[in-house]
Amino acid sequence: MAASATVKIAISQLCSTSSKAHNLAVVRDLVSKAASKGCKMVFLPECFSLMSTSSKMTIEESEAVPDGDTVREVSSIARENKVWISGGSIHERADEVEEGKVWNTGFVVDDMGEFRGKYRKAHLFTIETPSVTLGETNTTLSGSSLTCIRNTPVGTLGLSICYDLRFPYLSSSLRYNGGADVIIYPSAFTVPTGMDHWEVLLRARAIENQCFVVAAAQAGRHNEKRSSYGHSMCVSPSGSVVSSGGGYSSFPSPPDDLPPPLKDFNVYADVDLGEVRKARERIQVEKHRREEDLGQVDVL
Ligand SMILES: O=C(O)CNC(=O)[C@H](CS)NC(=O)CCC(=O)C(=O)O
Repeated sequence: MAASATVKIAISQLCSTSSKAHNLAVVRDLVSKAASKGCKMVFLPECFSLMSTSSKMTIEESEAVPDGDTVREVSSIARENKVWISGGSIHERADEVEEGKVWNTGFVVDDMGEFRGKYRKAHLFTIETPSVTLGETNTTLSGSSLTCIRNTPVGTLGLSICYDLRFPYLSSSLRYNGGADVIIYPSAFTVPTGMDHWEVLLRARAIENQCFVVAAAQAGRHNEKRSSYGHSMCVSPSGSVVSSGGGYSSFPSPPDDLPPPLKDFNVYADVDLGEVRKARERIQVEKHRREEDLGQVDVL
C-alpha cells in the first residue's frame, strides 16, 4: 500500500468581474501566493475568467478549449509557478455544433503548463423565483461525457461543475467508473440556494463517494444583477469540512442589501490520500453496492 503523503492545495475564492484582464491578473497573483506557500495544485471556480453581464457577452467572449487565450494564459501561470491548476470553467465556443452557443467547460493543466483534459458541464441551471432568475440553457449546451484526470498531485481528479452537485449518480460514476479520489465542484452558487443546500450537498457527495470534495466558489457581488454565495470548501472523505472560505451567511432582503464584494483570496487545505483509503476500509460501501440501487422500482 502506498505511503500516505500530505499535499497542500489552494482553493481560490473569487469575485470575478466582466473584465478578463482583471480576473486573470487576480488568478496570477493568487496562484503565485499559493506556490510560495508550497501548494502543488490550485483550484479555480466556475467562470473564473469572466462573469458576464449578458448572454451576448457570454457568447462573444467564448473561446476554444484548449486553443484559446484563457487556457494559454492559465498554462503559462501554471508553468511559471510550477503548480497544477484546475480551471473551474470557462465558456467554450460551440459554434460548430450550434451557432451562438457555448459549453461551460472545466479543464486541468499540469505544472509544466501541459493541457491534461476538459469536462463540459452536463446539468444546466435554470431557476425562476422572486429572488433569483437564471437561465443557463439560453446560452449553453450540455456536455455529454464525464472526465477523470489521473496522476494529479491529489491522485485521480473527477471533474464536475456547480449545478452538477445536485446529481449524485454523476459523482458516483466519477468514483466507481473513473476511480476518483477527489471530486471538484467549481461553482457560482446563488446566495439563497447556497444558504439552503451548498454545504450539506458537498458533504453528502464526499461521504457517499468516500472522496475528498474540493469546491472553489465565486463569492460576492459581481455586477448589479448577480451575486454568489461563496463558502469555498474542502471536505474530507469522512465528511468533515477541512477548510472553508466563508461568504454570505444571511440573505436579508435580496438583492439590494447584500454587502459589497468579498475580496479575492485563497483557502488552503491539506489533502492526504491515506484518508480516502481509511474511509473506504472503515465503511465498505463499494463492496456493498447492488445492481438494484439504480434498477427498476416496483411502483405498487
Ligand atoms: O455561465 C455562467 O455565466 C455562470 N454559470 C453559473 O453561474 C451557473 C449556471 S447559471 N450557476 C449554477 O449552476 C448555480 C447552481 C446553483 O446555484 C444551485 O444549484 O443552487
